[in-house]
Amino acid sequence: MSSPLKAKIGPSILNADLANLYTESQKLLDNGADYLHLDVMDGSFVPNLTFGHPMVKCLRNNIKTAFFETHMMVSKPEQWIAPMADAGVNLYTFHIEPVEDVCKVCRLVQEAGMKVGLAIKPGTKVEELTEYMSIADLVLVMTVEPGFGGQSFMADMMPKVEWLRQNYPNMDIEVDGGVGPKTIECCAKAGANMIVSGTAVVGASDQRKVMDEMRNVVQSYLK
Ligand SMILES: O=C(CO)[C@@H](O)[C@H](O)COP(=O)(O)O
Ligand SMILES: [Fe+2]
Repeated sequence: MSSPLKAKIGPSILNADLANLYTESQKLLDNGADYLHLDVMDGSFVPNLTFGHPMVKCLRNNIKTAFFETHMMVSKPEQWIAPMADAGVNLYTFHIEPVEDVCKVCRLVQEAGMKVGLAIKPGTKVEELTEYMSIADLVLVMTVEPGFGGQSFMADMMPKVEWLRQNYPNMDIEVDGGVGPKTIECCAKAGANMIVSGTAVVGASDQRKVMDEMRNVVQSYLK
């Protein structure tokens, strides 16, 4: 039987011109982005600050149908569930590291009408996700230290992706950080099917070509 999973490319707009967020986002969607990956940072969980639900809501008011993922790099993910649901977020991905009761937060996210993603930093063991796999809709393996776009891809995170794919063949597995045409094969081979890519896509002269190329590589590894 063929895999029920789909290869999807979700550009991160972190390094885009945020003064023109709508135009930049619409351009990515027009060029074939499967979803938008919105990096929310609180200056506490990570040493950087981006934007929150008011901006996501404004974007949603202008972009009605695209699938929005918020990557919540925040110390208190439970605090932003209701406002992000209200802002029209589809997938709420949060880091397990600062959270005491991960299952409870997952439940609250799903009760608010969003899908839930669980993210781990490079220093977190992948086995720590095990007890939450039955409740999660997606898992995100960070391939850079969260906080900034444009960093170098950490190939030594691939064993985590391999382990997840072997044990959870039908789970959506996302990678994020330093992913582009040069590193996509490595991610695809390990078993990732949801690909976040910032600098490599946003800065490309032909965004469609870059996203098509990466999607094709990922699709070729999905059995
Ligand atoms: O979450 C993060 C960084 O913390 C990412 O989403 C990056 O912002 C992706 O950008 P590139 O590494 O692809 O430039
Ligand atoms: Fe991200």
